[in-house]
Amino acid sequence: MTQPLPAPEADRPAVTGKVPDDLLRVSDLDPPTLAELLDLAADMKEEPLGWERDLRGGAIGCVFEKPSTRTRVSLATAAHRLGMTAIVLNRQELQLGHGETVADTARVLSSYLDAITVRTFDHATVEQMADAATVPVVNALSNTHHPCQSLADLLALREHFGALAGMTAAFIGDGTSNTCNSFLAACAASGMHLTIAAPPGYETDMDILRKARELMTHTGGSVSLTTEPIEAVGAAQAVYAEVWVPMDRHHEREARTEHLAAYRVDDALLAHAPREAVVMHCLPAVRGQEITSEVLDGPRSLVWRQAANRLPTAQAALHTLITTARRHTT
Ligand SMILES: NC(=O)NCCC[C@H](N)C(=O)O
Repeated sequence: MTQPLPAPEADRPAVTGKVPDDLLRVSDLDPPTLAELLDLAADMKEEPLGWERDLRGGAIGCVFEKPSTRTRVSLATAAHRLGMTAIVLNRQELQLGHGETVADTARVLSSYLDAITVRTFDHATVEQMADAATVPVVNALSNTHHPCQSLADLLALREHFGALAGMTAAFIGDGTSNTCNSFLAACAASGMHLTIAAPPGYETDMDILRKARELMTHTGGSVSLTTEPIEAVGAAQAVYAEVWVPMDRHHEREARTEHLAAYRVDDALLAHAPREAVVMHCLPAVRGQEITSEVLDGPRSLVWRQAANRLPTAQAALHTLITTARRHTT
């Protein structure tokens, strides 16, 4: 039996808000545009195919200086579903790894590609890439920001709870992490109330906090800080566990494991959370360290949905950024 053809994009919803040139951090999206992007991602999740008319024949580059499972595969699959190809470029395979500047690389890649996605260490590298590129640059994770993850997190929360505004969440552990910084910005844009429980030395950057608080005065959200995980989860509808050792900090493994030992999300901690609380994690998880297997695989886990939502949110972000950029250049 032949399947009915999906509706052409002209009849489909699109993001009409203020679309940024690049997606380097969550705050590049103003709150209404972020909400529209989530709407589009929800549509793409329900009907993933039939969006390739505008971008068929295009290509994205995935410049990856760190390992990646979810981000690389979701971006590449999203590109494929939009009729594009994805070229994965590891640092050592590029002249970038042998002395060519980030700016020169960006300039040249822009003449072949419709978007450049970058996973790197210093956030300044993503900024340099975006400054020199003439196509959209998407931050596929830097040491300070992970916007692609936050889009998937918000979609998962919205699907589960229905609405984001007024929701309460707790982030447990490393308050300096890229995931924490971006989740904070996502909560700020969505009018959510976040408590970050981090040990001394792992506190969220004051400037990132200040910007989130500023936005929260408009969206109605709030952020508070504590060193006590039990206090943080007390009213939390979502409890976010974070890796103790990020992928570029293996040399700090021993110290981090010691400092963050009291920041494990397990059944004992969740006994202090509301009955409805769900558990989040960006993955990869170290089972038995920052989260137990019982929790990760248990009925409160939203983790697999977060991971699955990387695909439709990547699809929505790429489609929106690239089609907007093309409109601006024609
Ligand atoms: N979902 C992901 O993209 N996970 C990558 C690991 C994130 C973690 N915060 C890290 O930087 O190592």
